[in-house]
Amino acid sequence: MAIVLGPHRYGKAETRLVRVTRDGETHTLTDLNVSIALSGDLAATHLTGDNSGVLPTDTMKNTVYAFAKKHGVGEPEEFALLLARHFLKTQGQVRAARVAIEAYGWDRLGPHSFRRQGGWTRVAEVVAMAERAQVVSGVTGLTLLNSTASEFHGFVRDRYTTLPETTDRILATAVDARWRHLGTEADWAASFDGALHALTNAFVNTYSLSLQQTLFAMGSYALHERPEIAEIRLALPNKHHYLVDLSVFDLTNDNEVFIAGDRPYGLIEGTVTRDDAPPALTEWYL
Ligand SMILES: O=c1[nH]c(=O)c2[nH]c(=O)[nH]c2[nH]1
Repeated sequence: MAIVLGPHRYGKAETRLVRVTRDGETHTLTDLNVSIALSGDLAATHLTGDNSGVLPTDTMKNTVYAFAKKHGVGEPEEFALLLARHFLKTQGQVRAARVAIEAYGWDRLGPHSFRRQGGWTRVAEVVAMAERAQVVSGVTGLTLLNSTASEFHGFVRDRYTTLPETTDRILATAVDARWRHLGTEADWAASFDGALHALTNAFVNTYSLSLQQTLFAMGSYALHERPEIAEIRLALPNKHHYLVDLSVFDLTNDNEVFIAGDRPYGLIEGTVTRDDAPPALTEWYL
């Protein structure tokens, strides 16, 4: 029996970068959280402490800030591609460079004043390898609610089932989605906006018999609307809303007063793919 080192990677996680672009009096703001992970011929440092192939994670952080100054940031997918390709090209021992970015939105209040957007966060993840790169975009924390047009019935019942069937309920979720692009060239801003609108519109316009059905409708519509996307993964927590029993107060409750449940919650997860989509370059995760 031998004990061996399994898969490993390393890098600087969560480098927080705020880039102000000063276009005269009017400024623009980009607010990112950048995580870098390199893998390749890096076993020696684990096995013997030989650091000759180890680019310090501190250098990775510095590169993020230097590149933000030198090249600007642009769209998160662009910046992730720039960084990932840089580490791949300049570090011979690196075979895959992964750069994941969370982008926080700010609304303009004036030429140099902004208000942080409360809701969702845009995400981008690039893996660059010798032959090609893979771009995944996504959104997390996009909270949506339909106050009707949702039913749930016809499900399995066993001796522990107490859930009543319903033909009118609140359907709410906080969308966590990632989608894999077919290529590495796109109008990233338009692509993201289009995908976000498709997901949102599908949620709004689907008369839902289950959150599972809504998930497939959202994924399908995003693929239908965005030909540049190969595959989309969705994780949809079912943010349950429980009808309050007001009969003890001699009051009716015709789907008007709810307890917003916190936990536990149902979690519906699924992938929607084009059947002719080329395989992923490397595994990617929601
Ligand atoms: O849309 C739903 N899907 C389920 O699988 C489920 N399970 C449950 O208790 N409520 C719901 N709602």
